[in-house]
Amino acid sequence: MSDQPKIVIGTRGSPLALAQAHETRDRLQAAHEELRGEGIIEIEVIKTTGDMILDRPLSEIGGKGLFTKEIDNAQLEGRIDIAVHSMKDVPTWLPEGIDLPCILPREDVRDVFISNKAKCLADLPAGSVVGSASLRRQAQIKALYPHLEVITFRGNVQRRLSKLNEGVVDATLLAHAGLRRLKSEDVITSVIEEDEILPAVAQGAIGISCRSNDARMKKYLEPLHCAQSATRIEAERALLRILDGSCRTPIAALAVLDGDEIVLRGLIAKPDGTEVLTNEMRGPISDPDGLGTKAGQELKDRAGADFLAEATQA
Ligand SMILES: NCc1[nH]cc(CCC(=O)O)c1CC(=O)O
Repeated sequence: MSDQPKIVIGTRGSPLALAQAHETRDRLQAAHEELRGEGIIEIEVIKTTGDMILDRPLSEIGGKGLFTKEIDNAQLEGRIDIAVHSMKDVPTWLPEGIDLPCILPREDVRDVFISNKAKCLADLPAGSVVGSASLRRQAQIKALYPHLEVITFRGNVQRRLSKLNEGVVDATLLAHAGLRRLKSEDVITSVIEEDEILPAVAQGAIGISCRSNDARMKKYLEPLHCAQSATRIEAERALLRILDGSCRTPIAALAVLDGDEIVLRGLIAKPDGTEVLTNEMRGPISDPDGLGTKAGQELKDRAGADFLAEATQA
């Protein structure tokens, strides 16, 4: 028996969330010999509001934080020590008392196209139905392919694939990262390049949170942290923070590193895809927050209050 105190990892119960929690446990054990014993790291499943409501668009239920609030509370109350999050689903403002000291190396950021009817979005015949729950994907698809019909479509990967096979929709889009982590890449019809559909802020990134005062966990998480991934996500999240007045505005952003610079692309759209604004800015890797803030502000100024207000009502 070891006298090592346990570490409890909190996670949502979806297959993707569990895969990410297991990956985190494996990485902790690879980095720290003393965590390798049986039962030292436990995984605790927590049901969130977002997991319980499957029949409505997330934006209608109240948007951001739906997948994190119950987990944050478990963490603050000490029922779990760390929580593993898809950074895409984490609100830009963290609750008091919780830090996100660790970003794992980022997976592929792109969306993928899945269909039995065509090889890519461009090949779908007019009137085809594309199912997606994401306002970002919906707006970009409508903007590029106004002849397609886009419907709201939620549920975990397995559920979506069965709707596709039942013919409820002709095609759907998912994140490549999630499918890779689920080892379900065989369902992919084609990968969508980021210059066709710009990914969500922080797509493909996993973040690990702990209590702000938990020095022990911060020490354990240190070797798992990927500074490059964190810099990219910080720029994207700063852009989102500026534009996030409404969770109903389709927003996309992608930062890449180019030597000692960050190149940040941003996009906002009206939900019906009739207007899309994009920008691209560069800044030093030392200040991702400054770059994201500037880029977000530039989009916001260009859009004007009307654009963002209209987006809220659509
Ligand atoms: N919003 C749900 C969600 N949150 C994270 C992922 C996928 C993995 C990732 O982007 O890290 C998904 C599913 C999807 O969009 O296909």
